[in-house]
Amino acid sequence: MVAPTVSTPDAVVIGMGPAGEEVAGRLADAGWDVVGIDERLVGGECPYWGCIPSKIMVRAGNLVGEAHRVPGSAGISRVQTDWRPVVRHVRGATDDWDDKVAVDRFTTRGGRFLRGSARLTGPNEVCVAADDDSGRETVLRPRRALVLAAGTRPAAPPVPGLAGTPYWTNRELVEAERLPGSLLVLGGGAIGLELGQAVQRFGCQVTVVEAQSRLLSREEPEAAELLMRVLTTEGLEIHTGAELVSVGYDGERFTASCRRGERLVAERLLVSAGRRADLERLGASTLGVPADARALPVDERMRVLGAPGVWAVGDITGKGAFTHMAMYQADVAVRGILGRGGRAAEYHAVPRVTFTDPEVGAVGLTEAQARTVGLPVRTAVADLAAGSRGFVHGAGSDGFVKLVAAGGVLVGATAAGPTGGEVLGLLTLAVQARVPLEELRSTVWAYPTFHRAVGEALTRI
Ligand SMILES: Cc1cc2nc3c(=O)[nH]c(=O)nc-3n(C[C@H](O)[C@H](O)[C@H](O)COP(=O)(O)OP(=O)(O)OC[C@H]3O[C@@H](n4cnc5c(N)ncnc54)[C@H](O)[C@@H]3O)c2cc1C
Ligand SMILES: NC(=O)c1ccc[n+]([C@@H]2O[C@H](COP(=O)([O-])OP(=O)(O)OC[C@H]3O[C@@H](n4cnc5c(N)ncnc54)[C@H](O)[C@@H]3O)[C@@H](O)[C@H]2O)c1
Repeated sequence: MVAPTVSTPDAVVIGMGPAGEEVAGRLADAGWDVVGIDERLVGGECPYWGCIPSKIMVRAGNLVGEAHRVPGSAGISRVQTDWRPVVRHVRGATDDWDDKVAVDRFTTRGGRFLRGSARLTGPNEVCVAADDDSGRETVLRPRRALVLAAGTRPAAPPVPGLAGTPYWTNRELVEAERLPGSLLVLGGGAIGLELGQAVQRFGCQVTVVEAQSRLLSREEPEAAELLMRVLTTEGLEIHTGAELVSVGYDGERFTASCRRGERLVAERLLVSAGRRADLERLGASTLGVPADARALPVDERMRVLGAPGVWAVGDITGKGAFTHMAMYQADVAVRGILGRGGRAAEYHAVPRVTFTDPEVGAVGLTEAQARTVGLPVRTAVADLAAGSRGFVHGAGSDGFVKLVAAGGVLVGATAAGPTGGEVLGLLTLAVQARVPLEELRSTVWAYPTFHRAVGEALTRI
């Protein structure tokens, strides 16, 4: 057995996704001796299997969707789809899943990179197993900061039979060179709907199975109704409130049975049923984190509760699994670690965008969430298609703006539509800065824009 190498850098960062890479790079910029560790690729889920490749697919699907809107508005169109340019774009964007550029970006800032699987072996000790068969181990005892940014991985629900099948997660779908003829999507959340709609537009027959009574169950019910209508019109088969009781694979086809009796068959199965932090594998119990915790408990400065000298950032904190939250938290942590002060983390205006067509952008509380916390809620909805811009736009203008107000300010809002994610920008600012409703009502909204629906909704709230 080879004796482990022992090192005592200033800081150790476990996980080099958007959150960890930002923290490690900025501490290195500050002249610290930083070791960044990742068992996969520097950059994490977002650039290689998440945001970027999925949005490349969504963009390609949107081009196809838009081309189908030409008849009736601008003549005739004939679209012959081809998935190969999409595959090429994804491979180019990910450098064929090679992170050399990202590793160099970090090391040229002065950081040290270690590829391997890290595990906490004490309150301030990390053991890293090399990613080869050498059995080599490195023990790191950071002198000033330990940062946990190990993200999440796809969760497979405990459906009988599922574990034994060659199902796909977002990773296999993103890496696939060819689309299957049919795809069963388990989970009608962000991943399932974005990717499901994109591949359906390329001729893959998609069936979505969602356990909750509606799609995007954490967002407003109006968003679920809108997507249900648009996606089924595009040909997706959607089963909500569906409980799977078994999944099988015969070497060619997946078969899924629902308790209600539906029997669904497809060439491939995508599991997009949420993600989980693997705290046990990380050894989080050495920090006193309960075995059944789903996320690392942190304070408003991203310090892990009860673990002095340890910070956590990104998806692993359970505060919103989005790249923009990972970057936001990384900034709070870096300022704290370097003693630079500034504002602590706050979560009253977390924005999120589901990049379906129409996009569903939302910020802050939904109406149901606001009522649950006892706020005296007022709401208003304005339809996009009924407005001047919707009339001009014609096909593809489905959407709405919903405002949730309490105490004279907006506490939440949803902007769904062709540019829902962009309209969300002004709503995010209004919720973040607690702009008085009176101020918002006296704002002049440019004509004819989709965002004028915000002004219209404000007249009714
Ligand atoms: C299909 C898909 C689409 C998405 N689209 C969007 C989007 O449009 N917008 C958006 O904001 N967000 C999107 N997300 C979410 C976004 O990817 C994540 O929120 C973001 O990557 C989280 O960053 P992170 O640094 O916390 O974790 P990750 O990106 O998961 O990085 C964690 C890193 O830690 C490493 N690691 C884990 N455990 C260990 C260990 N024990 N030892 C060593 N290394 C370890 C992993 O290999 C990984 O590289 C999407 C996600 C998916 C899956
Ligand atoms: N545009 C974006 O920002 C974006 C895009 C993709 C992913 N993400 C992030 O990644 C996370 C993971 O995405 P996701 O879509 O896997 O998770 P999700 O939590 O958004 O949706 C998962 C869905 O699967 C359903 N589900 C769970 N178990 C099920 C079962 N046994 N049968 C049927 N349905 C079941 C859930 O009810 C839920 O609706 C998201 O929460 C989000 O934070 C963000």
